[in-house]
Formats: sequence, structure tokens, C-alpha cells
Amino acid sequence: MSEADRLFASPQPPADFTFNEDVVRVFPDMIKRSVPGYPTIVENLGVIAARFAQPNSRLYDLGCSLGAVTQALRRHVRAEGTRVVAIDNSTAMVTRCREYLSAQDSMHEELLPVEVVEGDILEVPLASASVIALNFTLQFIAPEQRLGLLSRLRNSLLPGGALLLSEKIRFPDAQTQALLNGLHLDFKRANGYSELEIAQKRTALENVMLTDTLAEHRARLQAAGFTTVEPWFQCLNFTSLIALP
Ligand SMILES: C[S@@+](CC[C@H](N)C(=O)[O-])C[C@H]1O[C@@H](n2cnc3c(N)ncnc32)[C@H](O)[C@@H]1O
Ligand SMILES: O=C(O)C(=O)C[C@]1(C(=O)O)C=C[C@@H](O)C=C1
Repeated sequence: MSEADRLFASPQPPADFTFNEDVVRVFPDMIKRSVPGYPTIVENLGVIAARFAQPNSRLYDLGCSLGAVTQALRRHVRAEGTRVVAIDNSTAMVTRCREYLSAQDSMHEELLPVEVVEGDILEVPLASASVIALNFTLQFIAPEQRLGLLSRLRNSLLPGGALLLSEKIRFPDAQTQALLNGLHLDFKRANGYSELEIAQKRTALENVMLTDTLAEHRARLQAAGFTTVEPWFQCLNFTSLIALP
């Protein structure tokens, strides 16, 4: 079972956020209390993927963490011969993700097969992809590498495939940015985070999680070769887009 997130509860020297063992221990609680709409997004990624999954293809969960999206894919996708490839570059995440998924395997025989790969999504080759999910992962990739990654993902998609991209977004005008950021902080407070926890996590994320505006996402996805780009969900400053070749 995952623990309650108290990682930033006591004063600590500033350090960049990493997906280490401490984060892994509390991650399900952390992400649910930090990302408005997260459970809705995850479940519906499974529902959406079911429409695009093709027989004998692969479904990719990039930056899979503990495999929440992989599990949603397994709940909803029934295409014959399809397998899930879940990739993350955090050893701690991959180790725990494998444990969760093999516990699931031992209870249900009919689930899609899953391969959990420890690797860098900027380097691992992808093939025969009908669905690619990037659920709050692109925001952790260096901005100058984002277009190259999305272009490679576009070229790995089979005709009729889909990219599902969820991100925290920022807003081009300062007033809207202040409003939505303030509402997100209210969401965190309502979920029991203190001012100290909120402030220390913000500092930890400052250099490692760099957000774009919706217009920047749209332009970049189009530059990468996607012709349809549509947000299917937004809750405060968190959105999920579907992008089609
Ligand atoms: C916010 S978490 C993703 C949450 C997860 N997709 C979910 O829905 O629960 C971001 C993940 O991306 C992973 N990550 C960041 N950069 C990566 C890279 N270059 N290659 C692979 N994984 C990466 C991190 O280790 C982390 O587990
Ligand atoms: O924006 C924030 O304050 C967050 O905590 C967001 C966020 C994310 O979007 O990935 C950052 C790190 C954790 O993985 C959980 C949530």
C-alpha cells in the first residue's frame, strides 16, 4: 500500500525534485492530491485508447511511474495480440511498477501482456504503436528535446493511431496565470497540504518541471506532424489532449 505524502511537511534545504524511492513510496497519494482530475484522466485514457488500439500493435505508456495508465489500458483495451510497453527511467518507479503489475497478473489471466522497460524515452526505439500515452511526462523533458521526441512518436504511430498527452499548462496572460495557479493552490490546500508543503514542493519543481501554454503544445504537436490536436479534458491548469496524425 502507498503511504500518505508528507515529503515536504518539515523544513528542508532546497533540492531539485527527483522520482526517487521516497517519492515512489507516496506517489499514488501525491499525484491524486496534486493533479486535479487525475483519476478521471487516467480512467478515460483507457476508454479512449480502446477506440484506437489495433490488433497486434503496441500501446506505449511513456513515463509510466507506477503504471496507473497501463492498468487503465488493461481494464479497457481488448484488441487481439496487443501488448503494453511501459517505460520509465527511474529505477525506483520501475521496480515498484513491476511489483504492482505482477500482482495484477496473478489475479487476472485475461489481461494484456505488459513489458516494463527501464529506459530513457528519448532513446528507447518504438515500433507498431497504435496508442502512445504521455501522462504528465513531457513536462519533465528538457524543452529543447520536446519537438524531437514528439516527431519520433508521430513517426512511430501506425495509421489510425493516437497520441494521448496530459500536461500541467501555463497561461499566456499574467492575470489568467495568477487565477488558475491560485485555484490549483486552493485544490492542494483542500487536499490537506500545508503552506510549507506547497512552497517547498514548488521550489523543488522549479527547475525540473517546465510547463508550456496550450498554444505552444498545439503548435509543437502540429510541427511534429499531428493534424488533429484537441483537448478532451481540462481541470484548472491541467489538461489532456488527443493528437492524431
Ligand atoms: C509525473 S510522472 C508520470 C505519471 C504517470 N504517467 C501516471 O499517470 O501516474 C513523470 C514520470 O516520467 C518519468 N520520466 C521523466 N523523464 C523521463 C525520461 N526521459 N524517460 C523515461 N521516463 C521519464 C519519471 O521518472 C516519472 O516517473
Ligand atoms: O504542479 C504541481 O505542483 C505538482 O505537484 C504537479 C506534479 C505533476 O504534474 O506531475 C508534479 C510532481 C508529481 O509527480 C505530482 C504532481
